[in-house]
Order: sequence, then C-alpha cells, then structure tokens
Amino acid sequence: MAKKHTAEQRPYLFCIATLMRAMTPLRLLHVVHVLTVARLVSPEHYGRSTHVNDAECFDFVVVGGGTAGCVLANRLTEDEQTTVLLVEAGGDPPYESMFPGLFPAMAGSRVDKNYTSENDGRTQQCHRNRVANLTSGHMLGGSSGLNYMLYVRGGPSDYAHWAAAAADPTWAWPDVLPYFIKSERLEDPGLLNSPYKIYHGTNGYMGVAREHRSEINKFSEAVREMGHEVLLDVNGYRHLGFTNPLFNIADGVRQSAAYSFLAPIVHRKNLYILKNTLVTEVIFDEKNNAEGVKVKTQNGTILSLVARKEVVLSAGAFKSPQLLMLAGIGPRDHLEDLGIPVRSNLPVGLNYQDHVAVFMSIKMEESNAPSAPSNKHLFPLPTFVGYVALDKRQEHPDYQVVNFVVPHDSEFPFNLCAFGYWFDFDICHNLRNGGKGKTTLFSTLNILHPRSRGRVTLRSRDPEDPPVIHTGMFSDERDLDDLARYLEDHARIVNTTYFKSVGAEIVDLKLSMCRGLRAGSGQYWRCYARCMMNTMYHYAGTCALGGVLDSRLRVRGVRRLRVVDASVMPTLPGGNTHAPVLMIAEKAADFIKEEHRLFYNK
Ligand SMILES: Cc1cc2nc3c(=O)[nH]c(=O)nc-3n(C[C@H](O)[C@H](O)[C@H](O)COP(=O)(O)OP(=O)(O)OC[C@H]3O[C@@H](n4cnc5c(N)ncnc54)[C@H](O)[C@@H]3O)c2cc1C
Repeated sequence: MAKKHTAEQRPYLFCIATLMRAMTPLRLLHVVHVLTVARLVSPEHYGRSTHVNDAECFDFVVVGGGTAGCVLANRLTEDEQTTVLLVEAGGDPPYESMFPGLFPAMAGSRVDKNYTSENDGRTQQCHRNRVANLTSGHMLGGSSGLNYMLYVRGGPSDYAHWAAAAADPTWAWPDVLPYFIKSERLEDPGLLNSPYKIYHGTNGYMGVAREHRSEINKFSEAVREMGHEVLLDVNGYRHLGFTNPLFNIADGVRQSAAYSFLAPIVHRKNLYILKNTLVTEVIFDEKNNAEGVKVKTQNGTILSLVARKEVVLSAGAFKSPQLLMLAGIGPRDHLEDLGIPVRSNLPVGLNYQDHVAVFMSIKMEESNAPSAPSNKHLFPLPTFVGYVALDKRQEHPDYQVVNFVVPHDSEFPFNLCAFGYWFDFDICHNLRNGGKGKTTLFSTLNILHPRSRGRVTLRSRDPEDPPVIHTGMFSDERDLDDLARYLEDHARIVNTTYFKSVGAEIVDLKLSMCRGLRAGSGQYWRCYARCMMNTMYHYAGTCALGGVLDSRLRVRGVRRLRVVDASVMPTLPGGNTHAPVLMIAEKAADFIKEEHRLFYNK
C-alpha cells in the first residue's frame, strides 16, 4: 500500500519529483561536478591560513604561492624535517576559476592583479586604453588559476638556448624532459597507447588531458593541404605541425598549481601557508645573507619572518624583480636614482619578454542550427593548434597558431576582443558583425622567438606600488615584419578545398589605421599586426638565468636567495609558459634538496 505523506512533506516531495523528471544524465553529471567543485573551494581544501608571530622561524620561506610556489611548497615539504612557509598575496582560488569553461571571465576579475604597461605611443594603439592589460593571477595558484590551460613544453632548441645562457648543459632538453614528465599525470588514453607515451608522465601531480571534438576533423585536411603535418602530440620528439592540444584540465576541473600541487598536501605538518599577505621586503644580514622577509598581513600588521636556510622568490616576472630591486639588487643607475643602496649590480628587470599575439577571424559556412549549451567543465570551444616554420628545413617553429572553432553568433570572440583584450569597441563590433550567421575560425598567432626586449623598473620605493612595465614589443621592427609574414602564411588556409567550398573569407575588421592599404598585401598585414597586436600573457626573463642568476637559480652577489618562476627564463620557449614554469620549479626543488641534503625523491 502506498505510504501517505503529511501536508508538510508534500511540497518537498513535489520539488524532488520535479527535479528527478528534469534530471537527464548530463544534468546529473553537472550537479555532481558542481557539488565536487563546491567542496574544492571550501576553506579546508587549500589549508587554513597559518597564524604566525613576529620573528617566527622556518627553514624556507617561499614568496608567492603561484605556479612555481605551489610546486616548491609541495616538493620541499616531502622532507618531513623541513619546514616551509608559503606566503601568498592573494587568497584561495575562487569557485569560478575551477571551471575550465569560465576562463574568459577571469581577466579583470578580483583575482586578476591586472598590471598595465606604459603607453609607448607605438604598441597597443588600437586598444581602448592604449596600454597592455597584463592579467596576472592574485591567488593561490597564481596565473595557473586564470590562464587558458594549454599544456605545451617547447622543444630541444629552446632549452639549448637556456643551457648556453646558463653555461650548464643540465638545462638542455635531455635533462629538462624528466622534470616535465615528473610533474605530469597524463589522462589521454590515445597518447598513453602510442609511441609518444615515453614522453609523458602518469604519476605527477598536474592533471593533463584533452578533448576529442569532431568539429576539428575537417580542419586536419585543410592544414595537410597547406603542407603541414598533423601530429598526435607536439610535446615529444616532433615539434612542427598541427595537433589536438593537451590542456591542464582533468575530470572537468582546471588543474591549477594550487589544485594539483598544494591541495593534496595541505595536511603536512611541516607546511605553513600565509594567505592574503604581501611580502614587502627581503631582509639581509651585514654579510649579504638573505635572512628572511618582512610581510604585511591582511589586517595591516607588519611582521618579520626568519628563513633559516633560504628565501625563494616565486612572485612572478613582475614582482620577483621588484622585490630584488627594493633590496638593492638590480641595475646600479636605476637603484641610485631612487636612493636605494646597491647590494649587487645586476641586470634585474632587463631582458623582459613576451610572445606577441595577433588574432584573425575567418568566416565559414552559414549556420542557424541551435548551438549546444555550453558545458563549464570543458574548454569553451573546439580547438586545434599549429606550430609552423616558414622555412621547411627548420626543425623548430616560428609561430604558434591557436584556432578556436566558434559556432555562429557566439559572443565569445566579441567578449574576448572587447573585455579580454581591450580593443576599441569599433573593431570588436566589426568582428561580431563580420561573422554574423556563420561559423568562424578564430585564430590567434604568436611569434615564438621575439627579438624585442622590454624592461621592468621600480615606480617608487613603496613595495605596494606596481612596477613600471615597458613591454618593448616591436622595439625590434623585425618582429613586426615576421608577424606580418606569419599572418600572410596562415591566411592561405582560405584557399584550401574545404574553406573554398564554404566560401570562407577573412573578416574585415575595417581598421582605420590601415585604410587605403590593399587587404592581403604585405603592407596591409604589417599594419594589421601593429594594430591588432596583444600580449600572449607569457611574461618572462626579468631575472634571467646566466645574467641575474647562476645556473642553480641563486641570485649572484648575495647568499641564501633564489628566484624560481617565469622570470628566470633567459629566452621564451617555443610554446606557452605554464608547463615550463612547472619544470623550472621541479628542477629548482631538486637543486635545493641536493644543496641542503634534504630527503630526495628523484
Ligand atoms: C590570461 C593568461 C593566460 C595564459 N594562458 C596560458 C596557457 O594557456 N598555457 C600556458 O602554458 N601558459 C599560459 N599563461 C602563462 C602561465 O600561466 C604563466 O607563465 C605561469 O603561470 C607563471 O607562473 P609564475 O610562477 O611565474 O607566476 P604566477 O603563477 O603568476 O605566481 C606569482 C604569485 O606570486 C604572488 N605574489 C606576487 N608578489 C607577491 C608578494 N610580494 N608577496 C606575496 N605573494 C606575491 C601572486 O599573487 C601570484 O600568486 C597564461 C597567463 C595568463 C595571465
């Protein structure tokens, strides 16, 4: 006999029944994921912020709980006798950062420190504020909590440059590859059952996987027709060609460094995490030994904290050089201008590099089919990526092209153009209107080995002031010429069979700067590149190996101080920078363990 329910129970039962009826398997999966992610953003997940007292001692103080900082905190605390304090200016990664599909909403949010470059009158002149918006993560996990999640390593020629700059062969490909593998937990069955398996790790902390979306299949033929190879993977022994990319996404969750390296080990008794706390100064003794740091906590308390063994700066390519210069480590003339006594005269802040990116949109077939609802657990769009050399005899790529297949009338390109990249609204409206009613291919090309260099300097002696950033992009005009040639090269895709069959055309952005130039001419692409240039967010090189640092990442001229983050790169790798930063931090952890004879788990 059916059980009778009370009047109070009935509304609840009605709600449950309605929910059950609406619950398709896909929706159920969503609910499970939402609950999982909700658990991930609970305060316990990334550990509670430590209470510290003035003059408290730790073996190591790691400054910055970003990409590199989380790896170091993990690896150094593998030795149970070693205490590590990780100090992070931001807090826990927010809920939205965990969903790969929400990455476009992260730039400009509360966890973006959003540094800006100076207006040099030459670059960013088609952007609303005429400066580069240099999005930077301000949370545990740092920029890995808001980046675009592409997992790319670069190749042997990149690390041959590093080894030469460091005068140390252990920075070459054969010696860095094991550290890429060590950090990785690959979850792609296709690759794991292929000859590429030997280039990948399955026991590391960083989840890596990829999506298999049928929308990209038709493009493989097009790029083959252009003479490119289609590869299963570009992270092993082949580095030229097009591929279905790997991402730092696994189980529908962004694999930020905080999620992958920190969350699993926050219970370790020898790890102390200080959140929402800014390191304002590195403290030295009279013999130039780094002794600890001064910090400003969330409530404004100033504390001095002691590092018995070392201070490690992992504050990223803008803030690590700033902290060094504030401590008197930097170019003599600049420090003297600000009245800072010089401790070590080094080229800190010079050698700033970034990949210059420029996008192109190609309209393809007409479509009015309803778009599938977006799934927050997936990368927002089907993607395929190419690594291209103009000289076919070359073994390393000149440019990278990241292609998104955009369903008709999606707001994605407009939002990225207007709110991610800050281009003038006219340009972004032309982008939207030019592709109306059609599927589009949104391609972002970037110059992998720019010659231009910029500079990071101090604005003042106040550690809370943002540094002054001159990106230096196109200061070497050959970069502009190269980028124009890459655009011209990629544009050939419209002449391939599939693109011709759908009457594909490059969307005319009606750039007023380029009025009067014949579309498609060399001069036009040069003008297009100048106008549509942007950062690829790969800030690097400001405390470079070989210049500022010795080959084991120790700051020259002082003791017990290291830098471990993207600023140590002497040149940019031929791909994105997140995986290389993980590799740098894994390698640095071994340097430290060797030198201090810590428990060593190779
Ligand atoms: C929008 C965007 C998209 C990107 N897309 C990709 C991509 O798809 N693939 C890829 O490989 N790379 C990508 N990158 C680049 C990559 O994410 C970075 O190169 C990498 O994460 C940098 O790591 P890091 O350790 O040097 O610095 P970060 O990860 O930025 O960490 C620095 C940390 O230090 C903290 N900090 C700074 N100063 C202080 C201080 N004084 N006291 C305490 N804490 C401090 C900051 O809050 C931050 O958490 C992207 C970057 C951005 C910004």
